[in-house]
Parts: sequence; structure tokens; C-alpha cells
Amino acid sequence: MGERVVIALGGNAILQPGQEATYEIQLENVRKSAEVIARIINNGHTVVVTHGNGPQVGNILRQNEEAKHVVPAMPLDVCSAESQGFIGYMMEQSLRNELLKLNNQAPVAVTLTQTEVSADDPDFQDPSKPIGVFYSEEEANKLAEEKGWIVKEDAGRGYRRVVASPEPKSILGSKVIQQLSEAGTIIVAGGGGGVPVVKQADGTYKGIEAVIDKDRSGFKLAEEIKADTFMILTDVENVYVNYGKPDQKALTEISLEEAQGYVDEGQFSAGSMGPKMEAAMNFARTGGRAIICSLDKADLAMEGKSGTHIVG
Ligand SMILES: Nc1ncnc2c1ncn2[C@@H]1O[C@H](COP(=O)(O)OP(=O)(O)O)[C@@H](O)[C@H]1O
Ligand SMILES: NC(=O)OP(=O)(O)O
Repeated sequence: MGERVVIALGGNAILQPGQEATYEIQLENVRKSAEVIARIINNGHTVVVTHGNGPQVGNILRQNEEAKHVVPAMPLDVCSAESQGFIGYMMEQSLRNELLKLNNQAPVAVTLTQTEVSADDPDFQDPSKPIGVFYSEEEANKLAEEKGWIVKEDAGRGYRRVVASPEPKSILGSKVIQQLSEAGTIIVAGGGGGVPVVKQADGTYKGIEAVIDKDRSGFKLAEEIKADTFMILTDVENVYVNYGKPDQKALTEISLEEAQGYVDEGQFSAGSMGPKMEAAMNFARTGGRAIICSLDKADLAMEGKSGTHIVG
């Protein structure tokens, strides 16, 4: 039977480290992702796609800062909204085109989503979210000094600028996303984690400068719209124990208890697999099906034939 599945697309699905961030390269990456997602839809599932924006929002922020003497610079929450629009445009068009190739007429829509966070979140004091391009340690330190950036090492892949990444508390408008999804519409939502907003004393919302982790917001979205499955797509086929060591072992199906044991052993790096495992385990705790798998084999993973499955 068809399931309602939230798919969180990793940064690699839009731009791989080292690739030039041209429109053409990003569109082709998105098209390839859409090809796999279209197969899942064509197998009878209703998909809500959510995606990262780290490279894109970093580049948009930089464009704003470099051109601020010509055009006023926009704050980071507005850059986040711009990145959602940009990636949502590529994703909607690519999904529709790939579905058409399969003679599938499923309706596709993008919702520009806001995500509530707390202004008191500790990440505002010690930012952790890498955005934009990668630098050598030397280049990164020079930029930090010149521009007042905070830079950190990103999961062994180089140095990047970091910004605050508060924990998502709720997805604004998730009811509408749920209704559309229950009616069979394919939705792109919560892109880049959603635009971060805070609730004010009078109940109104306003933007706050941060970038939310899309695996954490993807879990919130999957929970709030009561999805059957939450699937995190990345560039490795499985989650591994002793990852990168000669005795690394692929995990195929693990219980929450087993997963917690590996978390306690420190098996999952903070800047990469850690947040994915945290999000997948949180969803499994709600009784749903949680999968971490490679983008290329997402359709197989959906049928239980690939990836790491965490069961509650
Ligand atoms: N235990 C582990 N098992 C599998 N991959 C791991 C593990 N620990 C760290 N990783 C790394 O996590 C990466 C995926 O995280 P990340 O690059 O942040 O994903 P994405 O950009 O796709 O969201 C993999 O490419 C791998 O190098
Ligand atoms: N917002 C976010 O998590 O982006 P990346 O996945 O690109 O880091």
C-alpha cells in the first residue's frame, strides 16, 4: 500500500563539495534526485520533499554582503527564504518533468515554510551550522579576521563559515502540508530547514538570523504531518559502525536500543551522521519507519532492500 513519506535530501543532492555552484550544475543534480523520487512516487507513495540549503544560503549571503555598497544587504532569514525559492523552483520543475517521463500526472507544489525556533537557543552563542563554500584552514582564518566570520572545521572536509542553528520547535503551516499530502499532492516543504522565526510576546512572528538543520526540521515535519516513513538521503548506502576503519560494518536494520548504544560509543560524527541518526531515532520513537540511505538507492530502500532501517 502507498505510504506518506517525508524525504530529506542531503546537501550532496544539490551541490557536491568541490563542484562550482552554477545554476546548470545544481539543476542537473536536482534533476537526478528528482528522477529517483519520481520512481518512488510512481510506485504509489505520496512524497513530501525537504532539502538542505547550506551551500546556497552561504553563497546568497556572500553575494548580499559583497554587493552591499550597491544594493542593500538582506538579513540571513531573507537569504534563507531566497534559497528555498531557488531550490524549490528547481525541485518542482524537475519533479514534474521526471513524473511526466513516467506518464505520471501527480500534482506538485512548493510551500515556502517558516520554522519556529527559540531566541534563547544556545546555538546563538556558539554557532554550529556550516554554510557556503569550503576553505583551507589558512584561508578560513584570514576571512574570519577580515570579515568577522566565525569559521569551523566541517566533518573533516575543510573549513567553512558557521552560523547559528537553533533547534526547530514547530513547522508553521504543517496542517496545510498534511492536508495537501493526504490529498495526494507531492509537496516540497521546509527547504533549508525552513526560514527561522521566533514568536513574540504578542503572539506574532518575526524572522531571526540562523540556518536550521534540515534533518532536524525534517523529523519535525514528518512528525507533525503524521508521515508513515521518514527517509534521510545522503551519499553513503548505509550508516556504519567504525566508519572509515578497516573493520567498518554496515547497519541494515537496528533497534532503537542498539542505535542508542552506538550513539553512546560516539560512532556518528557531530557535523555529519550525528544529526541524521538523532533525527531518524526521534522519528522511530514516534512509531514511524525511519531510513537512512543513499540517494541512488532510495527507491530500493523504500521497499526495504537497501539502507539502514531504525525500528522502534
Ligand atoms: N558512522 C557513519 N556512517 C556513515 N557515514 C558517516 C558516519 N560518520 C560520518 N559519516 C559521514 O557522513 C556523511 C553524510 O553526512 P553529510 O555529508 O553531512 O550529509 P548530507 O550533506 O548528504 O546531508 C557521509 O558522507 C560520511 O562521510
Ligand atoms: N539547512 C541544511 O541543513 O542545509 P545542508 O543540508 O545543505 O547543510
